Amino acid sequence: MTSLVDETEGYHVNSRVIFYPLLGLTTAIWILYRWQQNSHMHKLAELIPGPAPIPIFGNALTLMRKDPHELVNLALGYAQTFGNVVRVWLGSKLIVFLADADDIEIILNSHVHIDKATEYKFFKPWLGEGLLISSGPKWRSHRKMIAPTFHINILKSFVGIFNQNSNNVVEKLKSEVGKTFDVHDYMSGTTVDILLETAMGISRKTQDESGFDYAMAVMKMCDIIHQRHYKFWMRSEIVFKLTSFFKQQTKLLGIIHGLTNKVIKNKKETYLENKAKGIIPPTLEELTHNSGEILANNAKTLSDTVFKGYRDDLDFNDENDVGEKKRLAFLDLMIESSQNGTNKISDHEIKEEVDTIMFEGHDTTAAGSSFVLCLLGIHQDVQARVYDELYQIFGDSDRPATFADTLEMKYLERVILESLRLYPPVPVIARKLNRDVTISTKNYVIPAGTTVVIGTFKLHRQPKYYKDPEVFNPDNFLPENTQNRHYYSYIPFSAGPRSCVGRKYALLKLKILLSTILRNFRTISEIPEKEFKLQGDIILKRAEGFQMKVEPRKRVPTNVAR
Ligand code: HEM
Repeated sequence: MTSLVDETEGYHVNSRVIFYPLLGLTTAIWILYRWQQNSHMHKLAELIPGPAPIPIFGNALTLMRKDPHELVNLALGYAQTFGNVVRVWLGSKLIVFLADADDIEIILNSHVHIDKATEYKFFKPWLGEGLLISSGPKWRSHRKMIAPTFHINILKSFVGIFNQNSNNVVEKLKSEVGKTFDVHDYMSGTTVDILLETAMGISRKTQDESGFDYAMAVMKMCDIIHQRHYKFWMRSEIVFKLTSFFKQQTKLLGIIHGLTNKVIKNKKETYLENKAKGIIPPTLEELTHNSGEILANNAKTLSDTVFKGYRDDLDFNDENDVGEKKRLAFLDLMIESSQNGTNKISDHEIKEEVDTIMFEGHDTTAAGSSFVLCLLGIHQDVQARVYDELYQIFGDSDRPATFADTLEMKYLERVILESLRLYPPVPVIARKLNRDVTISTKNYVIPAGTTVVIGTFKLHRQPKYYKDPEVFNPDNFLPENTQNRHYYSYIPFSAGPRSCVGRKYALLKLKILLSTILRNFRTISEIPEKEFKLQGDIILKRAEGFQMKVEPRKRVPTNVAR
């Protein structure tokens, strides 16, 4: 009997130990939930359509279980069900997806909503406060300084580098003839080589092992950051630091920053030595503002017209073209302008900007060029037209492309623009709102504190803007088809004040790289577009890799060859 009473008392004590903390926790969760429900953000968010959230977690549990490919399908499914404005809760974090050009214009065209979303913080250990993630006065002053380094005159001086590296990749591709291979590996490698040379002035001839290690480290760092975006548990700094990825990241950043610091130090020393000898390189001003032969109006490219609607700071003074001048890498230009007092920028900040250009210029163009080559491998009729245009320009010669040639590659340009429409390398752009914003769709008010995600991929496939939007059709970019289209319905390079500073660089490089490959090979792709497994990363890729084949091209027009 006694033992029975004792046991019951023990039971009561135990249940109290569990009951009260549980009651406390439940009450705290309930209060938090009620507080959330009554908050300004919640009240406004409730008016926006989206999947039903569950208390505390919101929709996080649904998203957590998805791999990058499933995330693409989930996001597209939400758009199908809820429309062009979709609200999702990740715990207490509100995310609003936009896919209508009028709404997107309100965000991107603004000089107020320019702050990047917190998701960009994973780049911080690598890129610091570089252009991609900085905000406020720092971003403004650096943007003002860096945009002119992408002036058309500077880009023209890179044509030789683009040609040389394109020929290198053609040589390498010869070993793949007849095999199925992932072309992205090649596009990635050549893109890093080109960037090393144009951003830092390190050529294959001058680069030692450190150049190769750097290239590998850049590629691996991109991979780690991608993983942190879709593996939710790796988003927490504490958890991330416990993983082997963190150790790997520390090592990779040692390599990347080690090289950037070394190059900046050497370049600065050389600059000062030369200055002491009276050798002063041309200033950015001289390179970009001397008037000489005027670039004729008909020498404007198609993309100059396509992107004119959201005029940014990349369109200045292109008429004052002085032809190919002494070549200076972006880094030289930054050192020069910091030393001659034109711009106040420290060595550390220069390093951040060079690292940023290396990152932004790498995966985007590698993915973009890989999509073009695969699409042409599927659409042989389009590839034949591209080749015939190239044959008209080059005949059967092996000569390198000039800047003037690139202006003649009008059909290739349409193909590139169309590929970027269907498969935009940056499939989403995210901003953090610092104040409430009323958008055009149903006058919804998106509350301050929301992360706005602009779905470029979805926007580019809206029947409202494109006839047969899912069909690959370069004629979507014929002048008569672009002139009445909403400017913000095509934003592969984003738009407005925070648009891609490397847009002209990317298009020029893509034209030279792709034309060189296509003059030498016919690409063949056996996987149709509807079987592409798209991967929802920061950069859009194919989960199965960019599988294709190449065969040597007969240097005759295709209408003769067939
Ligand atoms: C096909 C190639 C490219 C595409 C599709 C692309 C796309 C974009 C997009 C969408 C943004 C805005 C990102 C955001 O707001 O989150 C951006 C920003 C940027 N891009 Fe690109 N990019 C490409 C190539 C390049 C290249 C080659 C460079 C440099 C060599 C570059 C440098 C930058 C920089 C520095 C920014 C940040 C600009 C700022 O915030 O002021 N990009 N790019």
